[in-house]
Amino acid sequence: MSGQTPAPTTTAGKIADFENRREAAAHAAPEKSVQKQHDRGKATARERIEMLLDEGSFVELDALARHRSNAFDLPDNRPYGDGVVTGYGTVDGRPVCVFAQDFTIFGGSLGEVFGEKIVKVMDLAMKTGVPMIGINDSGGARIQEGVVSLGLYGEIFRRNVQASGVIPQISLIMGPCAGGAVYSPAITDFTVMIDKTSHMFITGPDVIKTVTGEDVGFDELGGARTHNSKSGVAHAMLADEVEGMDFVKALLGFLPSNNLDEVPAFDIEADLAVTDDDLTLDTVVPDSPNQPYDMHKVIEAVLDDADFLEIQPLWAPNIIVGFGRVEGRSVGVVANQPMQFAGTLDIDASEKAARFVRTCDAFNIPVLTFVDVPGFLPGTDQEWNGIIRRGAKLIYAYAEATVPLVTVITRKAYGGAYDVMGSKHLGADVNLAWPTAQIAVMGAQGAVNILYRRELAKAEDPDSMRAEYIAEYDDTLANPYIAAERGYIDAVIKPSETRAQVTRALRALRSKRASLPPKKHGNIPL
Ligand SMILES: CC(=O)SCCNC(=O)CCNC(=O)[C@H](O)C(C)(C)COP(=O)(O)OP(=O)(O)OC[C@H]1O[C@@H](n2cnc3c(N)ncnc32)[C@H](O)[C@@H]1OP(=O)(O)O
Repeated sequence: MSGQTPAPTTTAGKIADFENRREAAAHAAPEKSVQKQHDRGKATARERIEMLLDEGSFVELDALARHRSNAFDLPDNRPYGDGVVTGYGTVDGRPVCVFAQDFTIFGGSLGEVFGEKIVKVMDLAMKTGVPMIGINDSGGARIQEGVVSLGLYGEIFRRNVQASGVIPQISLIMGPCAGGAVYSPAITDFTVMIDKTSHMFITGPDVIKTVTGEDVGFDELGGARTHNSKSGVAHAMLADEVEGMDFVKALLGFLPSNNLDEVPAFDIEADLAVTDDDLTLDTVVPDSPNQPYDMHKVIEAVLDDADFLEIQPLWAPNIIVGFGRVEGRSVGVVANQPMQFAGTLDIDASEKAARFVRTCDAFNIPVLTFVDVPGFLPGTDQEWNGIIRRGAKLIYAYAEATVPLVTVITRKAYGGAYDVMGSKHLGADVNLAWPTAQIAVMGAQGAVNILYRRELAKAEDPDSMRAEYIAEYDDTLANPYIAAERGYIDAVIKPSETRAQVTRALRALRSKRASLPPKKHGNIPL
């Protein structure tokens, strides 16, 4: 009887029927939609999950779920999976949960069952304490399912908020992500976009044209470059989907699985003898205080293998944030960048660094701060857009952080910005300064012009008088020693000793325990 289809009521028949269904679920999308997806340089949901997870590790959930909507023509089209693939697997051997919206089915639009599947896998990630990775590629709320779709978005947002600070949440934007749908990625810890193929916006180009008359294309409005350089919505822009997945894998390598878990660590002991790379730091600060240098050189000299995963490199580049390792353990780095706006703090830089410090604190990753800051950026634009309340976020973030905080002042630490940038006064544990540090209310030039305005106006040779006063100011105030006398700086160190001293400090702080006074939650200025 071989070759005949087994009767449906027999065990063999039931298994054959199941296999047919499973096959149908794996190929639920019309071939032409898959082709269209590929033609746009986009992979399908399943291909993306394969790219992200360790080979063979993916376990799918709800592959046979189907919508139950009677609206419009939906009853005639009930593909298995309902347009989203969900489940769990591993990345570099560590468990994660994942969903991937499938644009090839209903344009990846979110209906009731689609939303329920995402909610279910998010709940699993929370229960098991593993990172949640969402791959977004969707036309938004499924129009035919109306308010039910909106309800499910709300359920997802609430879970994003409750999971915030408990498990890492990472959003990959790999196609459209429009309207209210953008707010799930916005609440997650990291949003990664792909150049040219991903878009995020609240209202699209057509609506904008109708309402404001502005002409703007998809890419200019909400493409990867826009959100990585102008809005600060995204944290990374990658050239293609493979690079996007590689970025997420690298990022996961720095993060614990949840807020109670150990941060991943390689068991190595650093050799603290001064190396040639360390010695390069002795010449990195130029003699002239107005001359910039690249703070990346300092960061890379201190991190293991000079390996630095920069976050938001294109937005607010006057501050640098990102992850690296010191002696095999994750650290979050925050650093002023003298090459951009002289390293001043502005609204964007404050918000970028504040968010990053809070991310590190939530996940028990020590923060290593490098300071070269001449102050806040002056201007009506800054004042009227709220540098006061928005700059305050960075103070708040440092002051509430209970993770180990190590700060190195390389050059300028002027005015209020000195306090902000991980100072002892906000709660930093170990504060170091190079001999080139100038910890003062302001730079010598500005100070002398204010303090000696009258004398300079009357002087026969104001330039030489100014030079004398500047030298006096530098000797008495613009150095690290006044702060060191008071213990605001724990040690003045040679630049070439930085790696060794930072390593020792972080070793000592591994057992740090600190907690905030009990409260419902703080009230960070927003
Ligand atoms: C809370 C919120 O999310 S509010 C936002 C609601 N969503 C929207 O306003 C966006 C609506 N969709 C669109 O504007 C477009 O589909 C885009 C820009 C996302 C993508 O455009 P294209 O790449 O040209 O794809 P296209 O429009 O052909 O969509 C592919 C399929 O998905 C369907 N689709 C797309 N979005 C939706 C949606 N929101 N609801 C239901 N079906 C949708 C399309 O009807 C189309 O179906 P078909 O293949 O059977 O014709």
